[in-house]
Amino acid sequence: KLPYAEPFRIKMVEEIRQSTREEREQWLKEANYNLFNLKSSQVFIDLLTDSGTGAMSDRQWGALMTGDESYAGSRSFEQLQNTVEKITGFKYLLPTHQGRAAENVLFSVLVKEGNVVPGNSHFDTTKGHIEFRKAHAVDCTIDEAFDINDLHPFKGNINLEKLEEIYKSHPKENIPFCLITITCNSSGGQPVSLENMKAVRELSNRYGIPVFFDSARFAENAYFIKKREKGQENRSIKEICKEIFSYGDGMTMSSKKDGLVNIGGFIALNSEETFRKASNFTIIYEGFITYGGMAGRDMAALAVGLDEATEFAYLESRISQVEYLGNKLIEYGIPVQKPIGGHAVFIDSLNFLPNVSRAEYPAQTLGLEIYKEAGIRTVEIGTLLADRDPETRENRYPKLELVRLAIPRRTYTNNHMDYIAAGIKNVYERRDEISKGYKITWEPDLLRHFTVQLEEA
Ligand SMILES: CC1=C(O)/C(=C\N=C(/C)C(=O)O)C(COP(=O)(O)O)=CN1
Repeated sequence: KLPYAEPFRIKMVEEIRQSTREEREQWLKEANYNLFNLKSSQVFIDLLTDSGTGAMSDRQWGALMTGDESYAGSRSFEQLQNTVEKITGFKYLLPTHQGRAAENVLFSVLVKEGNVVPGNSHFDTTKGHIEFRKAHAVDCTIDEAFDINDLHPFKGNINLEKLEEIYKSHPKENIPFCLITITCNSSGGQPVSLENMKAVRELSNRYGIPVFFDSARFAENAYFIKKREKGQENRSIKEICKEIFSYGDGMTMSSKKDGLVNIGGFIALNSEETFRKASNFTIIYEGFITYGGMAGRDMAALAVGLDEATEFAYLESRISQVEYLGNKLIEYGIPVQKPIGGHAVFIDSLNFLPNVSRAEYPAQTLGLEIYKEAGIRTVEIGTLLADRDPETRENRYPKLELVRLAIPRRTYTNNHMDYIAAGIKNVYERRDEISKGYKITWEPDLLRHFTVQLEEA
């Protein structure tokens, strides 16, 4: 048996440059200690997000050259529509400029004030588009998801008792749909099992509630099903994807993840009535229904990307690289969420920096230390992101205070992974010296983590 190796070779490279620790300390000061304010030239390895940051293939670049920019009836739209139907089985397609735009269009049709939308852990923009409509996102994820050492193979699963409790305590008119996020980004890039999806579908059918997928990382979820769920090991990724979507009435998609493109999103569904209503909002918010805020060339590249992303060899190399980094950090004794997620490694900063008080944002403190040490940009998934309680305006301290290392697709080599692990190990070895965190000097009312300004406590 031979080890896996990338099913591609590199034909183009983009220079990245190192800097000095002094430069980085100065740049952080200028950035008000908010990593979103750094320029890309100030970052050596960028793990801020896997969203839209991956590499396209030569076939995708080729498709860009043949994009059909017709305002209506574009050939590129048809190519995309055929590919989406082949992979998901959904008949109707509405392109949008990215995932949150798909949420905006679909939720404009389905989500009303006072509604309840249960599911596993909703992503921030998804929750934002629900709460913006004065509805409530209810997290019904299994409890194991919040224990970073629990090795449950499908921590994205929905707790059926919690879900049925919601179905029993609200009239079905008040529950527009149940939303299954695959993989579940907010709980660590964890997958949902086919068995759980099937059970959610059957329970939802009993109560007459539709089921939708937030499908940003659906191909990675299919890979985990193939690798971890009994009876699935001999099925192709595409077969597993078809079964996944057979349990839903429709999907939203951020193509910037498992679409392998730098911009784009879409809605796909089976209900002609919902499609007609969503078409109106697409025209208002995104563009005519055969381009929806995407250029024809981007739809052409996306059609190729979806095909490439649902191939086992690509997924094996992508997810094995994330596991490689995660296992190296575990080897160094660094507390990370297990099992390792599909698109990112999540560091438990409460265990990493026990001397930093929660009021001084330990995850942000760790992210800043990693950048100072090695020029690596990460993102805080903790108190800053959790924001303040709308009534009391007090900080909401989440169970997990994480630093996410999101790995872009087909972008870095395992030498970069070794470098990342070594940089974090250096910080870990001097963790006892880190006892001061940061305090906020300015913050906006909404989604503060993007623009918050901090200073050393
Ligand atoms: C599960 C999920 C996401 O992870 C997501 C965006 N995620 C980002 C930007 C991330 O850094 O994880 C979005 C929004 O997609 P968008 O960034 O608007 O294309 C929807 N669902």
